[in-house]
Amino acid sequence: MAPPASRAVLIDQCQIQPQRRRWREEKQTLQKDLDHKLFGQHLAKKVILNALTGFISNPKPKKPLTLSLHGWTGTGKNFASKIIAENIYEGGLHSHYVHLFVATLHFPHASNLTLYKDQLQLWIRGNVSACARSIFIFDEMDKMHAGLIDAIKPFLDYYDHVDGVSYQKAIFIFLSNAGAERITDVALDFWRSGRQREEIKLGDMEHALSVSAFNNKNSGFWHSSLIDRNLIDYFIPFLPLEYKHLKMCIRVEMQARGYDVDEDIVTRVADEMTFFPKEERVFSDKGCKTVFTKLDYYYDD
Ligand SMILES: Nc1ncnc2c1ncn2[C@@H]1O[C@H](COP(=O)(O)OP(=O)(O)OP(=O)(O)O)[C@@H](O)[C@H]1O
Repeated sequence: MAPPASRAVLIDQCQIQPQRRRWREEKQTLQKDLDHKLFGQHLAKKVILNALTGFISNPKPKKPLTLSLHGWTGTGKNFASKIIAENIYEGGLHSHYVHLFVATLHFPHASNLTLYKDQLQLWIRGNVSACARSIFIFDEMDKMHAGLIDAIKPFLDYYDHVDGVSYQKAIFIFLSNAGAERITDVALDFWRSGRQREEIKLGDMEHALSVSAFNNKNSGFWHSSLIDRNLIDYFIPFLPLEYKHLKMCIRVEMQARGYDVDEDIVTRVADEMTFFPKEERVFSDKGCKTVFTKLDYYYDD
């Protein structure tokens, strides 16, 4: 991992506390982005918007904002964190102040745990020293060694300072498939009882989610002190996507490539995707993933 960029560059553009008016505008942009770009995730949209706007407009937060996004593959967890990053910093995920870690890429060998812990703590400390409102995104948390997750804990707790650095304005976003089964069970229950997915409330999910992530032996969160110390502010469920959402993803991709939307191709690509459970075939096995490569087949120019 490269060392944090020089102090002078980071401080100049770092958004310690955006002006109130500026943030009101940014809140509207964030809401518009979430409403127009993120499909089928009414709970995630609401929680992300309220959590972020509340946190950023608070001049004295007691602790960093910690969001844990859970759900099936291809449902928009990475996509949502990209939207968040783009609404806080120019350049989004490429900004100096946004740091993305992928467990299997950055921390692949359990035998190097001590080295990873030292590096990660140094990296977080260095970047927050340079910019208090740094954003750290951890993808594949369910594959992250529990010891490494606990190494992050001091930064997430209710401390004014840790070794002279305050982490209270930082934002930590954890992405994980842990709890996806539980989320799907709830979504399927609603579907089977003829209720709209938009009727699902956070209360139907959150406790079960934290418990299932905490108790899932395969999850990096398993018995992690992040959960039992209540250091995670929001567990945000991403619901499995349906056929209609895939079509929305395909249309967006067609437009992104400069093509007119051809509903015949939209239907053909969506029909190539596989769905579960076997009987009802309600939810996409891969979410919106792979629809883009399938589209290549129809546009071979
Ligand atoms: N809910 C959604 N609304 C709009 N586009 C979506 C949605 N979910 C996925 N996509 C599209 O599919 C791409 C891949 O999704 P993304 O990487 O966010 O999935 P994920 O939930 O992070 O999956 P994984 O758990 O496998 O990492 C996104 O970049 C986006 O283009």
